[in-house]
Amino acid sequence: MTSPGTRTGEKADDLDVEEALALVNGNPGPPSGTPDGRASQTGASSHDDARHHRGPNHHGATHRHGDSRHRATPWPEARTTAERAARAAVRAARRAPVSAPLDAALGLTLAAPLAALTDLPPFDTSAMDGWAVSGPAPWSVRDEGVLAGHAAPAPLTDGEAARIATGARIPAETTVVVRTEHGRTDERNRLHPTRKVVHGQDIRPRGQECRSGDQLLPVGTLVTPAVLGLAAAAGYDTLTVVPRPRVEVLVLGDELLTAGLPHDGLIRDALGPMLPPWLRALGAEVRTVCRIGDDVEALHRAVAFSDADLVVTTGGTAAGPVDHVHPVLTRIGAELLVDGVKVRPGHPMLLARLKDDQHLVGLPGNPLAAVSGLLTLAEPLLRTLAARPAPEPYTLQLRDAVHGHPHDTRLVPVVLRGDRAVPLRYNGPAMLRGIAAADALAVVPPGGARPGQEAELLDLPWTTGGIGVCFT
Ligand SMILES: Nc1nc2c(c(=O)[nH]1)N[C@H]1C(S)=C(S)[C@@H](COP(=O)(O)OP(=O)(O)OC[C@H]3O[C@@H](n4cnc5c(N)ncnc54)[C@H](O)[C@@H]3O)O[C@H]1N2
Ligand code: MOO
Repeated sequence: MTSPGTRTGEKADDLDVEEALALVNGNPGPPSGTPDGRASQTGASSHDDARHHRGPNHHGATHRHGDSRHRATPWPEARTTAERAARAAVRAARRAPVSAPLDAALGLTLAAPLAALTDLPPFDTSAMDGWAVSGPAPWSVRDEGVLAGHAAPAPLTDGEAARIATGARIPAETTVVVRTEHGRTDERNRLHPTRKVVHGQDIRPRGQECRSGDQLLPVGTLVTPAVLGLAAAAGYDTLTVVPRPRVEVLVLGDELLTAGLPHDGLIRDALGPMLPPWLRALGAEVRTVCRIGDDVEALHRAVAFSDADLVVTTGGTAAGPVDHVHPVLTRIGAELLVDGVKVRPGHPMLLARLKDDQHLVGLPGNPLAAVSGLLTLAEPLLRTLAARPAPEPYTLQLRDAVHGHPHDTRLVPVVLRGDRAVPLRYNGPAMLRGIAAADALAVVPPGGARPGQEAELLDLPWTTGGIGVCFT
């Protein structure tokens, strides 16, 4: 049987935004396999290994560590798995599109085409400040001018001119608009052109840009500031959009301080402040950030009773005495879709399905490892739930050699200089100094990269979206 994410004769990855939206809208689109909404298997044996249910005997620390190396999913496949898991969740949940006021729609995806509600321009309008005139020159200038925002002016008669402002309605019988700088009036208040006059000049005819009902933008368009402007011009007060996936962040660790300087073995929580805006930039609505220390019961309650689309935990993914994420997932019967990824930093990251339409991403506690987990698992998942288009993959040459891991992919902070990516220092799993200065993360294949070698780059949302845009 074909699983939902893998369609016969077609790569599951080829599902596009429109199709994802069809799912959001409740239209299942082309036949998609199993009706139960379960996340698909990738077909790769390592992934098959990763998704088996962990029995209660498999969460002993020693045993788990031995296992997880074996089960670790290759980095590209982990991303695909996250995307497919989200597609299955969309199929299962059929989240209804919502109507959002324009000022709340930025960064969301259109769930209905944007069709013009009016002609644009809605009436014949002057493109310039000057005179509306009728017939051949000279013209006698009417006392009363025409300003923008006023009701229809009286029609012109042949040989008549009226002062007109840019954006004002064109009087009936106007043949051209003469710009202020292209006309002069004589002592009898007659207007003479100082340039050749071309019929229809500087008149924007009604419907020049669109007619009422014309499709301006398709389903799946990301709502940018320009889209908001167009929607307003076209008569919209609200937009029909895909709702943001709801996310809860659970920050684990008794050693974390929320203010002041580190002391007595305690350190500042770097992830509590970093993750919510980053998740928002990835399309999420962050409902809560909850610090629950190393209390396994509190973690169990928080995960078991969450109604978020995605629960993100930080820390507790490894095999230490207070690493509670695996045991809690086992206890609630979650299904591990990804249990460790062949990537550095961040290899203990995990993705679990809690319910058909609810997932958990476990980010490792080391801060750069958490960033790696965010971009590897949370980004494709949230992007798909939010029906955002996948970014076009791109590569740049690395200026310097990058030391590789023998078997795993590395994600290395880089700055972009001209057409090359410059790897940054301070890229250790516990360090944020490199990423805080970075434009992107370079994907360095197992074995490393030579100077001049092309590397895939993962943009950071603020370098492409602009800081004010991407966090709203
Ligand atoms: N025996 C092994 N130990 C570890 C392995 C391993 O393979 N075998 N993997 C290491 C790797 S790699 C990582 S990454 C970490 C992942 O650990 P956890 O996800 O269990 O995270 P914690 O143990 O809770 O914390 C690790 C580290 O990060 C600091 N931390 C945690 N939360 C925060 C936060 N919100 N802000 C700042 N720093 C945080 C925490 O204090 C620890 O220093 O496991 C390795 N161990
Ligand atoms: O995954 Mo860990 O990040 O190598 O420290």
